[in-house]
Amino acid sequence: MMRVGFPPCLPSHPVLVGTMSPAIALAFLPLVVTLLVRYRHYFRLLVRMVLLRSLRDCLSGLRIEERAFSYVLTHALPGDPSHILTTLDHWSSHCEYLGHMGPVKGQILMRLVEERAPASVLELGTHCGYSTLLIARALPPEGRLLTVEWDPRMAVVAEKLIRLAGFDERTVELIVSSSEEVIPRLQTQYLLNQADMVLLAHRPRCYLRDLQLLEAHALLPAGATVLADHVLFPGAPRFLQYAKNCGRYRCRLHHTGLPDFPAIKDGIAQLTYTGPS
Ligand SMILES: C[S@@+](CC[C@H](N)C(=O)[O-])C[C@H]1O[C@@H](n2cnc3c(N)ncnc32)[C@H](O)[C@@H]1O
Repeated sequence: MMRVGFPPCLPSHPVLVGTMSPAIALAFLPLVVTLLVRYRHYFRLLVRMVLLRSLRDCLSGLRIEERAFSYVLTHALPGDPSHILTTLDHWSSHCEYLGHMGPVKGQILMRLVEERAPASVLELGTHCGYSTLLIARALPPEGRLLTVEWDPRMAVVAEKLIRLAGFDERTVELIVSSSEEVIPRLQTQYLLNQADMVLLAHRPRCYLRDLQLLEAHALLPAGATVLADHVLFPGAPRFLQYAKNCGRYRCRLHHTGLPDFPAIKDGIAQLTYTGPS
């Protein structure tokens, strides 16, 4: 004889389950509310930087950097890097969050470039060219900037932005490659003997590897300045630990927040290379 019963995976007491779920949910409510309040800035960042961006990418068939460049083309003054930078800042604050360096960190970067007056600068991680314009604008006469971007589609936008701002290839050269491939070829292929200043802005988790590559290829003269963005958010703990403990750098941290999210703490590390120990 066949016995009919509940399959083991189905609840045998549906009424009990129906009354338990809201009770459990209610018990978790204070925790969920606390988390939402505490991490609200991170949720907003996630929504603006990931969810809304992906939706707009799908709808427009363009990337955010390409949409930003279209806006710059129609709203900024060609040949005026400052106006192009403020146009990008405005677009990022009022239209779509670009995730660029932004004006507060930008001020720190520009001040350091003006103070150090480096003859040669290497930037890793061009993105759409925002920090590239900041550096190029503050370079001394005859100064040279090499900027490296591994994403070819991003590099097309950056190249157009750099040229729109009025910088020629002698002043700003964009290299489309990954940092780890290009660093060993800088001296031979790009005739960059040494870099007086380096901006690490590509991937915090690659900072340590690339700093050690620069050291290994003798690309840093004594006194060179190495700047590293996003060392606190998302963070580069191994890089910071190495810079502080290896005995070859004097370190300083500039505390800032993210553009439009000042409550999310971040920082730019400033290292001064004291030479091989
Ligand atoms: C956070 S964005 C840089 C921000 C930018 N400098 C600005 O103007 O604010 C990082 C960029 O680095 C690029 N990138 C990441 N890893 C890289 C690597 N190993 N070599 C070269 N570019 C890299 C990414 O494609 C991205 O465009």
